[in-house]
Amino acid sequence: MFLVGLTGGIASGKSTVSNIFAKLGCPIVDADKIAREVVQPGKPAWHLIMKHFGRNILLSDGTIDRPKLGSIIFADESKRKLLNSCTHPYIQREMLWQIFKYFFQVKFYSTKVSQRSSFYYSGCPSPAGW
Ligand SMILES: CC(C)(COP(=O)(O)OP(=O)(O)OC[C@H]1O[C@@H](n2cnc3c(N)ncnc32)[C@H](O)[C@@H]1O)[C@@H](O)C(=O)NCCC(=O)NCCS
Ligand SMILES: Nc1ncnc2c1ncn2[C@@H]1O[C@H](COP(=O)(O)OP(=O)(O)OP(=O)(O)O)[C@@H](O)[C@H]1O
Repeated sequence: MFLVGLTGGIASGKSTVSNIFAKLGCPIVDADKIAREVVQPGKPAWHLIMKHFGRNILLSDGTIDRPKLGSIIFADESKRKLLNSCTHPYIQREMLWQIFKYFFQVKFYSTKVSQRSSFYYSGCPSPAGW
């Protein structure tokens, strides 16, 4: 199994390339998608962001005002690093978990395929009917 990292600046084509991989049947671990999930109201990263950036970056429903937070962190490297320290441990944990799950799914599938081949070449019928 290959693990391919896809990184790049804003609007560099990450989504375009990952859509091509997805169409080829590759599982995608999407850090931007996970980053949206870990900052939902009440989650640990949301509390940390509140602590460091204050409630004025919240919308009335408690979700993060993304354009507002983006205007703060993309204009100030130290603020971007501060936001990273709030979110990245949770993003990395979820990414590792998804990679782990895909790794075992692929391993399981490969094992089934090789069992089928060996049954075929030895002329034995497969007990599972593959
Ligand atoms: C700052 C936030 C609120 C801006 O949200 P918004 O919806 O306006 O933009 P979006 O998430 O689509 O990001 C726009 C582009 O900036 C990149 N980007 C986002 N955060 C960061 C960051 N901390 N450092 C470098 N690039 C970033 C994204 O990969 C994307 O290419 C949001 O990006 C965020 O919560 N960022 C922190 C989490 C993070 O680091 N995400 C990057 C993937 S791990
Ligand atoms: N090779 C390319 N040549 C020309 N345009 C491209 C190319 N790849 C992507 N684009 C276009 O550039 C724009 C940004 O691409 P895309 O959304 O894939 O970038 P991204 O890195 O995922 O963006 P974001 O930083 O917003 O997450 C899109 O309009 C896309 O169609």
